[in-house]
Amino acid sequence: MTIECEKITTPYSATLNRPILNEISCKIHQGEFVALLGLNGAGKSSLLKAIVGLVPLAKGVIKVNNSVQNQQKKHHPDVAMLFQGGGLIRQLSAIENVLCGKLGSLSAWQSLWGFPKHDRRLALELLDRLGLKDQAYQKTAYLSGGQQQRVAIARALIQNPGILLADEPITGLDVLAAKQVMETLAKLHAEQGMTIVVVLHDLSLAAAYAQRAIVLEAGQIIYDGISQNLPEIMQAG
Ligand SMILES: Nc1ncnc2c1ncn2[C@@H]1O[C@H](COP(=O)(O)OP(=O)(O)OP(=O)(O)O)[C@@H](O)[C@H]1O
Repeated sequence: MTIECEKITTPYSATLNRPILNEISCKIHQGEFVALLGLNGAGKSSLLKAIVGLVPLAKGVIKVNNSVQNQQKKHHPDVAMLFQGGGLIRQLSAIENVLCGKLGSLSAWQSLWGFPKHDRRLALELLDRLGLKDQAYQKTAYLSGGQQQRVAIARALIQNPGILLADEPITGLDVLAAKQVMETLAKLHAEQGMTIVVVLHDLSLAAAYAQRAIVLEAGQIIYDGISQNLPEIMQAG
């Protein structure tokens, strides 16, 4: 489960006077836990979206498990993305939201009959693993921010991905909920060897959970290396 970005460059943006992503090259290896950092507008979300084929490239190549990503292709089944804000359907229960992660794999006929029993069982198991068994049938609108984020993680996990891309999964959460979400990601990494790339704004959290940090500035990588001592490295600048 590797991700390779070779000199990827998005089309020129007249508003920014430059491409949003500008000659980004990096290789993320199987089982790595990588924190993606940078100021607002640096290009972090755009990079994750490019990896799942949601942002067109003017130049460069992205390969997931050696297969070239492009916008025409259906997104790679090994990669799941957690979008900023979670993107849950608030009127639906936690389990229904998790099952939504399976919609892409059902045929039109299957979707008319509802989700198969084994998918419902799997969704419940995932919620249980993430500490949300008691909330499975509650509307997500009534869950706390941290619980909602964990439902979003369960929805990504039901696709059984090898790579999880998480865009700011703890933004807006209190310290305790943020820690729970980060611990959940750390557990997936440690127990399942999942490759995780997570956008964070907190250098010390990045240092605590990720082994590697990639820092973007104005669409370019300005640091790619160990995440320990990141606050000091960034200060030394
Ligand atoms: N579809 C788009 N069209 C035009 N400009 C865009 C588009 N998407 C993003 N941008 C611009 O590209 C730049 C990078 O955006 P991006 O969301 O990738 O940054 P980010 O590092 O994730 O920021 P944040 O930390 O605020 O989420 C920003 O200046 C943004 O305004």
